Amino acid sequence: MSAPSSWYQVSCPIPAACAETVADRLSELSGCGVCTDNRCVDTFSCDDIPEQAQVTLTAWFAAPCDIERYLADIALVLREATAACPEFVPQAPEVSLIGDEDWAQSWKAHFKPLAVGRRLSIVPSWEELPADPQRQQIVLDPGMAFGTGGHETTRLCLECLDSLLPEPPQVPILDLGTGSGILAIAAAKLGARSIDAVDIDPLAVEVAAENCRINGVAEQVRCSTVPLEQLPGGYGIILANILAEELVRMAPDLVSRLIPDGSLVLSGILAEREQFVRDGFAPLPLALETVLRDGEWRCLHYRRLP
Ligand SMILES: C[S@@+](CC[C@H](N)C(=O)[O-])C[C@H]1O[C@@H](n2cnc3c(N)ncnc32)[C@H](O)[C@@H]1O
Repeated sequence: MSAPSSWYQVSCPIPAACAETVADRLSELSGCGVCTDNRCVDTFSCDDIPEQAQVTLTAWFAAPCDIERYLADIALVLREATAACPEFVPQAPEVSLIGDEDWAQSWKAHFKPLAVGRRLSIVPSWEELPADPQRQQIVLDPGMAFGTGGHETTRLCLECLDSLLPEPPQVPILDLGTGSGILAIAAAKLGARSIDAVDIDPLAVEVAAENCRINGVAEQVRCSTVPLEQLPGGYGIILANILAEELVRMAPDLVSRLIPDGSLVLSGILAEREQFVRDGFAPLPLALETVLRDGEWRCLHYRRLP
């Protein structure tokens, strides 16, 4: 069966208190997925996600279908929700028909070629950029994985990496939380010969592996879901653009995998979480070399003491 090329998008406001139950019911009806929005999740700190009294649930239904029948079922689900949330007055959902080309085009419109640091350019796989002898091109299709280079946290890592690799390093590099593979690919393009690119998300690992292949660096980069605790260590550079809480949780494991004088680059840190991360790494044998800043984001570069 071929994949649908258009969907009905149905959105309805719901009290947060009954959102989970209603989302489960919509999910059963839709079969295509449900999303809870209204919450600011473009952040690396759970503390920043504001609690809200009301959220918007959006469900998708593959077209063509009997959308009127689905809307009647949804009305029933919403009426049932008033039993648990008596103050809730159900409203008619908003319905729109969207095509897959709308999806693709709308986010592709935001991903444009980008120069980063002194020696790198990031180029979407559907664009062409004339070759620049000063810059290595990273060709990317991030798919569903994080990492177009557009986010400050990625750019700060790339800039730091650029400054750390004036010459090709002799020791391996670890890209922990590789997402689209962007940092691992950059390291390879800047001359690194051995890079472990790992992610807990198997889909991200697939995307990263494909991006490595497109960029001709598949031989240098090993993409996997191997957890940090099982990696052998001996890294000259570790790059980790992950949540502040997760960085602190992994601090001892990260540092034990660095060689003496090796560099630890921590990104994904909101300014207000910088001290939390610094406190978490303070007991470990590290010297803080640089704090890179971009807007509300911070990237910490530590060096491992002997
Ligand atoms: C913010 S993205 C960074 C992607 C890319 N490295 C970049 O800089 O743009 C964080 C990635 O880390 C992964 N991740 C989160 N916790 C992890 C962990 N404990 N070990 C490995 N990967 C993890 C997520 O699945 C996600 O792909």
